[in-house]
Amino acid sequence: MELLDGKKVSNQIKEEIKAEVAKMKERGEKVPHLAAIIVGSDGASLTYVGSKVRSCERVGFESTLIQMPSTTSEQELLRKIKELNEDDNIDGFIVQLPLPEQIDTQKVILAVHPDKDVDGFHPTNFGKMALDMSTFIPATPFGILELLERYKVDTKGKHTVVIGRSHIVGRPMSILMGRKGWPGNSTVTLTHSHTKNITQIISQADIVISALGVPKFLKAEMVKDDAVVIDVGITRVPDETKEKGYYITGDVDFENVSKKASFITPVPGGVGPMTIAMLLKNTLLARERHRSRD
Ligand SMILES: Nc1nc(=O)c2c([nH]1)NC[C@@H]1CN(c3ccc(C(=O)N[C@@H](CCC(=O)O)C(=O)O)cc3)C=[N+]21
Repeated sequence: MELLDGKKVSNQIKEEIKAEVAKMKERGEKVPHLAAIIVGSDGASLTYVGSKVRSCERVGFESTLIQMPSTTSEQELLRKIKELNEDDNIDGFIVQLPLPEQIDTQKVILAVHPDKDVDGFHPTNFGKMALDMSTFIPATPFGILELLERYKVDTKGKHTVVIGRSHIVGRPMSILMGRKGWPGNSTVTLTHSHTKNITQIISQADIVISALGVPKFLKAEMVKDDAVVIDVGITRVPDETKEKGYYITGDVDFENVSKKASFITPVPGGVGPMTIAMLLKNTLLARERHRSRD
């Protein structure tokens, strides 16, 4: 078994980005500027956004964190988005999900200008991704592709089973794994809550990508020998014996599945840190494109 070490690879990517930013500075160019909007004060969301901002500092990006109360109206949020769309100092921004229930997430995603949509959630960018056009690829799927590439995992002709059809992970992942090229050229099955015989389908997978959010859903008995296992699930389980009052667990029963897998991502330290690294990569790309438009 080889560990797909997202912590290590994400640090390498950050070092590469940092070197790129240093060159931009030497040339007297502006450095990338990422903004993040967070509505409300959900614990996990605050942690993620906090580590995005810290990562920006580490690579030499400018960053702006915009915190809005959980009572923010849809109109107020849309106004803020318009402001960021028009702010020439901001290269890219994200609106952290999930949003409070009074806000229509679809309207928010549509409001972000595609050129600044470093999450890659806007339909224009999602469509470009599906059509193999150059665009921002959503950070989590992008991070998974990057891991497969850096560890030289063969995906050609393999059966990839994706579990979960969310718009930010499962759906884009299923498209990306079936695209021409590498990583890609897989035969993809997208499974979800209405899939019949899901265990049978998973048992036929050469590559399993689980983005379900059910702790320890994937058991050793369910996977083929030497399968590649990607765990996207991150669940906080309350535990008073832990310093933070919780521990983090993935969709995969790592202890047992790792004995059978050829490659596997841990949680924490797998896909999560890669998501942040690829958001930075998209922001760097946003700056380069912004510069060429000026
Ligand atoms: N607009 C938007 N874009 C996102 O990309 C986005 C989002 N909303 N909402 C939530 C999800 C989730 N997400 C994670 C990022 C980093 C870790 C991460 O660094 N995880 C650490 C553990 C961190 C912890 O929970 O303490 C790890 O797996 O090792 C996890 C999850 C980005 N998301």
